[in-house]
Amino acid sequence: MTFVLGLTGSIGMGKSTTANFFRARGVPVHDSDAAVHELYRGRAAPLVEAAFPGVVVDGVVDRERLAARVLGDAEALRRLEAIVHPLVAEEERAFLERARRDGAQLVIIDSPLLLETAQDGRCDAVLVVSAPPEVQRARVLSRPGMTEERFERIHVKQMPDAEKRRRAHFVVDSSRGLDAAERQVRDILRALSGRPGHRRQAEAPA
Ligand SMILES: CC(C)(COP(=O)(O)OP(=O)(O)OC[C@H]1O[C@@H](n2cnc3c(N)ncnc32)[C@H](O)[C@@H]1O)[C@@H](O)C(=O)NCCC(=O)NCCS
Ligand SMILES: Nc1ncnc2c1ncn2[C@@H]1O[C@H](COP(=O)(O)OP(=O)(O)OP(=O)(O)O)[C@@H](O)[C@H]1O
Repeated sequence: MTFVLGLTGSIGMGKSTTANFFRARGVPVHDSDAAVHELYRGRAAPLVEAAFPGVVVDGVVDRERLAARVLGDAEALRRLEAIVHPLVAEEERAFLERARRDGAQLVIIDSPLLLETAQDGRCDAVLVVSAPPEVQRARVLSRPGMTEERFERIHVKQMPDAEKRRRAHFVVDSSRGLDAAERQVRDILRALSGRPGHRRQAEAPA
């Protein structure tokens, strides 16, 4: 049986970094943000262009142009999500089928909207990556092209971090450095070892 661990966290909390610690230990990871980026270079491009004319350049969705059209416009973002989320869900299903066929003991679904879109119903346990708000803000604002306004527009679309942590079986605090986060990942793997396939049996580490 394959144990499916959902990994989530709000913007800039350290999902990708934490997912990489699992990857480095041989755990297969499905990364929803990366899947979206790949889809924008391929089969999603004509669909997104039809809904938001002018956002595709040389056959590829220009994420800056698209962000300008959907962030801050709730109806537009909903339309975009209605195009993109079913395609991501398809890729995720194919990933899980492959993992089960290959006999993987543990896999990670890394998705920023795991709880917002009730994907956690398809997971055996949920890991939330978290950091204090000032750390999150500083990390996100240090990204090229990011502004306070853009950060706020994304932030308000996400479930509050405290609520995410409340729903988690495991929490990784990414504000204590890379070594500390790697140790937390090791502890989670230890807690899960011997339990693959047992739904909802993971416990938060002490
Ligand atoms: C708005 C877009 C164009 C901005 O692109 P950009 O390259 O700047 O960001 P990227 O895709 O890498 O996402 C970064 C982070 O933004 C946040 N975010 C992205 N989409 C959403 C959303 N629909 N709702 C809330 N937060 C979101 C997440 O924390 C994510 O980790 C892009 O995020 C997008 O197309 N979003 C809609 C698709 C979606 O819902 N993706 C989320 C995972 S399926
Ligand atoms: N444990 C950690 N210790 C120190 N810095 C970290 C840690 N985890 C993440 N970071 C830093 O925080 C920033 C955001 O991390 P990361 O890209 O992993 O977040 P994310 O949640 O995947 O972001 P997004 O929501 O945009 O997809 C990066 O600069 C990364 O180096």
